[in-house]
Amino acid sequence: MTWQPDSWRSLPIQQQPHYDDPDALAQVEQQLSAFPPLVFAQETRELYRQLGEVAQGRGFLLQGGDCAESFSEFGANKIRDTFKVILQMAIVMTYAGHCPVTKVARMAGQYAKPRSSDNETINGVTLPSYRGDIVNQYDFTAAARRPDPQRMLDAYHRSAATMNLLRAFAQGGLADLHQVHGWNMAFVENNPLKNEYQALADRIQDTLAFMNVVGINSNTHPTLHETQLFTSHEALLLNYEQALTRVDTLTDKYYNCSAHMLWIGERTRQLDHAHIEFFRGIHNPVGVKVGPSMQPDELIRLIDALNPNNDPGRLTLITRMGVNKLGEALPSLVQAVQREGRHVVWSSDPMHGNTRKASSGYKTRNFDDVIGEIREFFDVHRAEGSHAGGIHLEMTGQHVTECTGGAYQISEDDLAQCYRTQCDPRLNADQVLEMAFLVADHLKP
Ligand SMILES: O=C[C@H](O)[C@H](O)COP(=O)(O)O
Ligand SMILES: C=C(OP(=O)(O)O)C(=O)O
Ligand SMILES: [Mn+2]
Repeated sequence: MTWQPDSWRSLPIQQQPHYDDPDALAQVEQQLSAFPPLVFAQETRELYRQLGEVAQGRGFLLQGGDCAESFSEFGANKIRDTFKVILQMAIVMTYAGHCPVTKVARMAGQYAKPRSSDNETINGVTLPSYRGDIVNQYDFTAAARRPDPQRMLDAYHRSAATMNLLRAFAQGGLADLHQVHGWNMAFVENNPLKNEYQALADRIQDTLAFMNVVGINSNTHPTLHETQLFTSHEALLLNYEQALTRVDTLTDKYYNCSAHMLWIGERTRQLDHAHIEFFRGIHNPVGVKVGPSMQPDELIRLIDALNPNNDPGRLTLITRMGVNKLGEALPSLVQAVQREGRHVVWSSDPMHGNTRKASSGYKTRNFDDVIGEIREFFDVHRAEGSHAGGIHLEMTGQHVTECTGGAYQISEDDLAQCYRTQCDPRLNADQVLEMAFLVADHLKP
């Protein structure tokens, strides 16, 4: 089948909303197709290059952000806090791993959600499930849950404003290496497990002091004053993604300009369905979630479909198996990829296989399960002689109480204090920094 931006439309597709007014939908798609791209293809190629290095064992990918960005919580502080914490993690990981860390935010477009069930029933009332703010509203009323195509325009504008602020933060001084390290020192100082993290923070401190003495600081080296942060989201709602897909005039190739990197979720990666078809024609680096049911031969066929030229950097496999399943499911997949000589980035999403319901009814994840899956991931790759290339987290820079555990020992009873997510539970600022310090041990060359 010849690929076109709309060739996915003739194939089966999962997890899409049902819009009751096709004309209104078409009109929105038309409008979006005329809007400026949110990213420039050249930037996307730089991310591709960096991921190529990761695939070949010379870098690490740090990807994270909300499960679902929210219109109602949209604002500068929230964007700033997540930006800061990603940078804080990256310094620790760069130092520990002696390798560059490519930073990719789940931000500026992470608005569409696949759901386990099409409907939700509360007190005998059944309504369509919430599918992310780009589709419908979280409130449990019939009007709010009706999919409204106009929300795609809202999502575009919010993504553009988020992108704008991220670029300003990255270039405008907020990312200064010394400042980011200062935040880490404050994190360690206040942490109940201070003794465990102090030594690493002190070593980074000494290195920065030494660099300063020999004349390497943000005044003499302006690059220490800036950073590069790429954007990503699950490209689930293909009407939106197609409308943002454009021919790059420098290369004459199609790029999805809604974000630098896009991924396909675990629920929509069927080989003969629409999402694989759409992804095969865009030239961005792409990811696919890989759950515990994936079989080695299926994985190779998926790689054939998405990366037929075996280009390092094109494809990131994001495993999300669960702490109790990864040890059994991952080795044969890694072995198949090695046997076939395929270049991929292996990244670990330790969140989606470890979701459970707390006795209070909240969806939660336990910090020890999350760190446990990451450790297993590193162990399997070490045993197979393969590069554990990245982590993919649901996280926020804010002080929410959605995941249990961590140094502050959030309990199931604490969850109600500040449970703000509209979909899955996120690690909070302290939990996620603790994770960076713990992962650091595994990154040592
Ligand atoms: O983010 C991932 C999925 O959308 C989420 O895990 C689905 O959650 P559900 O099981 O509540 O539908
Ligand atoms: C939907 C998600 O994950 P998965 O497809 O792995 O369930 C997600 O990353 O929010
Ligand atoms: Mn999620």
